[in-house]
Amino acid sequence: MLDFVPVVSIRPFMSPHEHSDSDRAASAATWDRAMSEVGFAFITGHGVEGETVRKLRDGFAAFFRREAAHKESYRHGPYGSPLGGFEGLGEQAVALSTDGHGVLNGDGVSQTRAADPVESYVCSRGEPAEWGRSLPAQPNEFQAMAASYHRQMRRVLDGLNQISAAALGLSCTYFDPLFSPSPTCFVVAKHYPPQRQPQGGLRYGAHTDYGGFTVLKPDDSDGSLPGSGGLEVLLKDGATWAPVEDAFVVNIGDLYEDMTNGRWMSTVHRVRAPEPGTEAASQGRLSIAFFSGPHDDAVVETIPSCVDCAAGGGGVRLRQPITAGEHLQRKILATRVGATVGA
Ligand SMILES: O=C(O)CCC(=O)C(=O)O
Ligand SMILES: [Fe+2]
Repeated sequence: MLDFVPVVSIRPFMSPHEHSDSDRAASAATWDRAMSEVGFAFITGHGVEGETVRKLRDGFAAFFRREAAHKESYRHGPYGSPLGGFEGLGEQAVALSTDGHGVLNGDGVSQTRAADPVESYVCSRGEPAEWGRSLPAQPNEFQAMAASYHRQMRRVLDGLNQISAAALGLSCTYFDPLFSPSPTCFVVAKHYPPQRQPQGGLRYGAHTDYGGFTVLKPDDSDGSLPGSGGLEVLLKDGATWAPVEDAFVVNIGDLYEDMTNGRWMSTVHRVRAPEPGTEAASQGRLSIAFFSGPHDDAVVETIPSCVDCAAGGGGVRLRQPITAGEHLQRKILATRVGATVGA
């Protein structure tokens, strides 16, 4: 069993003309192992411009520094609505979304299910070209950069679907119908304010992601200072939490675990809070996630060749077919603080 988050180059799929079939086979084999044994990987060769990431981060940081009234003016309705928008502190408890995906053992189960100390901004779903028309515009602080970032992430998503198809022995267009006419994709920034009170514990509860691939840019400070906390991944032994440092990190969500009948893992992860009194505790933390998944009406069902795989359900289909939109709404609703869970 791998006991760390592996690094995979997706370059042979992003720049196919510069690479041979054997380069692609080697990358796909590493990807298969990463997704089967950890459910997380660092990716290189993704082609995303460092400058875009830096400017987007600065823009989101500026937005979260603004006064409450400015942030509130970008609240566009309930969390999870296609319009996206701002969500304030104390409104979600992500650990409430756990539903049998991933494994939760050890200290994972003893976590409180209290609200996470996080505020967030969800960029509107849909193509950036629509953001200013049918959907409310994003705040000026990051509007242009978010659109550019979204377009670059869409390319990365194509590369991830291709490496995945190769890893599973499927045709390179296998996933296309699920993502056509357009995938469900959105950029989300999460801001964890400085911890003024001695607090410790978690900044974001243990959970699995809901849909397809998440491409995450954690905070630069994750794991860099003693006691600084940050993103942690629960390994297959169900007891060890491996830290994830600054990089693009990709993980699969529940729908890919279901499609592969458990061959690939939708892995439990959380954000550990810094140790009380440390320098890290006096600083905020900002992460940027690109969540992707099949379009809302796509029916997600087990890939036929995965039904019999020994690493998964071993001949039994573990999940019933479900539309991607219904699954996503069910998970999002479960996280609402004060809402009736399972209603
Ligand atoms: O803030 C982070 O680094 C991770 C957040 C996360 O896991 C999520 O948004 O699903
Ligand atoms: Fe997550």
